[in-house]
Amino acid sequence: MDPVNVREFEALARERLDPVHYDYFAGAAQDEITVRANESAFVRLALVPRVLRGAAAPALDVTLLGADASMPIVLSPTAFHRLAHPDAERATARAAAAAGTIMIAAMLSTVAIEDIAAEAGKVAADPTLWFQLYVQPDLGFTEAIVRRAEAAGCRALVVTVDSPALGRHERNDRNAFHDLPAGMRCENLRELRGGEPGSVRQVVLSPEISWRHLDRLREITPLPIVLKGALHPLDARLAVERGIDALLVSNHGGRQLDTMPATIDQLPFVAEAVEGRVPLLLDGGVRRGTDVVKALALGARAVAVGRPVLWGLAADGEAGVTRVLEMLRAETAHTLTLCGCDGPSAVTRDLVREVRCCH
Ligand SMILES: Cc1cc2nc3c(=O)[nH]c(=O)nc-3n(C[C@H](O)[C@H](O)[C@H](O)COP(=O)(O)O)c2cc1C
Ligand SMILES: O=C(O)C(=O)c1ccccc1
Repeated sequence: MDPVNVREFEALARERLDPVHYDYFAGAAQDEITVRANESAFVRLALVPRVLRGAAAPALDVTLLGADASMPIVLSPTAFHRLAHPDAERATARAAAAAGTIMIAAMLSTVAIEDIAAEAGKVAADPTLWFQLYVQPDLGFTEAIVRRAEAAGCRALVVTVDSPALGRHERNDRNAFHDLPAGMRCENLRELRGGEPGSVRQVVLSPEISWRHLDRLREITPLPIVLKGALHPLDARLAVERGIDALLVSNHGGRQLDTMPATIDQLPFVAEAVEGRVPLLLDGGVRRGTDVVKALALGARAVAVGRPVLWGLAADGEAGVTRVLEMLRAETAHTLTLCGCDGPSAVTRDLVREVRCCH
């Protein structure tokens, strides 16, 4: 049976995936408290709609760092799409470009960034790709990969800062899953020195990465910089002071520090700290159009989705990703209509209220 919502896509993906790879995608750090919190926090927020506003049918498009997106939903960077489907990031890139939205391509992709960009270019005249970076202590490599992303046409750098060490995933430990299967590589890592070219083991997640590295990035590239994974309001403020262009409020889908707050619970604190000076995006647990509208109400310009895209990809390649994106688009439009809003910018803080109940 065809899935009718994102959760049913997860069930289908689970049937189709090697259980070890399903665990890699679904899993999170330690007790997996944060990954569960991301979804359950949305349940504790109620939407309080306005009525009789005579609103026009909603238009969903938004502008993000100068790029137009057809809806306030973009694709979070996720590693290793080839584990989900042989078409891998090529399929994801086509689906995102055809949907008119932004794909944040992961540095740890199993298709090279140049090939991802070429694929997106086949289905849209002007697709928007952003490139996610783990700053490497090998600054020569970091600069080289930034140049590759620029040359491939990426329009922003999304620098992930929640990973001074790799999160401990007990599912992966139990399954002894610590590397890509033979024949799959991280195609962007070919130039990284040390170890086998393209092996994920070459990637260094280092606690020594600091604001100085961000300053250096600022010097070497004209691309806008999005900070992904700063949750503390003091860091959000520092980011604005340092000239960061946008924040992606994220706890890495619960895969790094377990017991971080749900992103939707933390968003108001980050929004208060940045005072509207930079746009905010949010990811973590977005599974419904109602979740999208709640995030907009609490201060996000747009949301990003990680696992839902992987479920679509695993279930049915490009067509599956397309279905997932279109479901979320339709649900968001429907939710806006039911809230009396004619678009994302009409969503105000007062439409959301915290409730005690648990459904
Ligand atoms: C399988 C998987 C791989 C991921 N790989 C990366 C990555 O390489 N870089 C990164 O910044 N975030 C990565 N993330 C985190 C996502 O960008 C995103 O923050 C998270 O998945 C959002 O939560 P959601 O899955 O509930 O939508 C990954 C997440 C998953 C599930
Ligand atoms: O799985 C992840 O979430 C991720 O970001 C990652 C980080 C290092 C190696 C492989 C994946």
